[in-house]
Amino acid sequence: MKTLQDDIQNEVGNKRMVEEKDLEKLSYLDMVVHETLRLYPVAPLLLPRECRESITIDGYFIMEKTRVIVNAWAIERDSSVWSENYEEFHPERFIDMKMNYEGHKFKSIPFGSGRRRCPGIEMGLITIKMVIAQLVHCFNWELPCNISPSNLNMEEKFRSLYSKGSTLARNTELSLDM
Ligand code: HEM
Repeated sequence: MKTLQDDIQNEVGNKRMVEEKDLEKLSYLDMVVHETLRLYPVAPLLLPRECRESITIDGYFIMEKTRVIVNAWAIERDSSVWSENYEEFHPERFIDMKMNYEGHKFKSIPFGSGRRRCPGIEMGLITIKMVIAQLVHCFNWELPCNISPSNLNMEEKFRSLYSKGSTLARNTELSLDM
């Protein structure tokens, strides 16, 4: 959080709030958002597809009309791509990685890919960045009762594909391992 606060402080100072025009200069904020979406994709299984024709990909035969579900959550935690520390929140891994979510880079696909990928990418990114930037610019955050970050349980809650819109949530029943 300190690195992000310093980044914002350097660009924006403390005489005004963060504005949308500042976002393009906040490179560490970019990395924080990429890393957050990598570890906690909002829609971990994207939206289901139906295969239009029978096809063999990588030795796997997929029959026409098969329902195909892409596990973006697993792709974004693949140790052969993200190294052995793939479970750690480490925004710096994006330092030399030019990310865009236009659907050609398959390492991290929090907005999906192809014709049916999310049409709200820009709006989604700007909204998340503005919220995070303002929260850390205006406040210092800490866990209550001297709880250390390593004791915060970040386990996710499984929600069925069709019940709650297939979005990822934190398991708040287990929020603190005390
Ligand atoms: C951080 C914010 C957001 C994330 C992570 C996100 C993620 C996604 C994902 C993963 C999909 C499925 C793509 C696929 O299966 O390939 C999707 C679809 C969609 N999203 Fe978003 N989204 C976000 C914000 C928005 C916003 C702000 C809007 C509209 C203003 C929006 C509108 C849609 C629509 C309409 C679809 C369905 C597209 C289709 O089926 O053709 N999303 N989104």
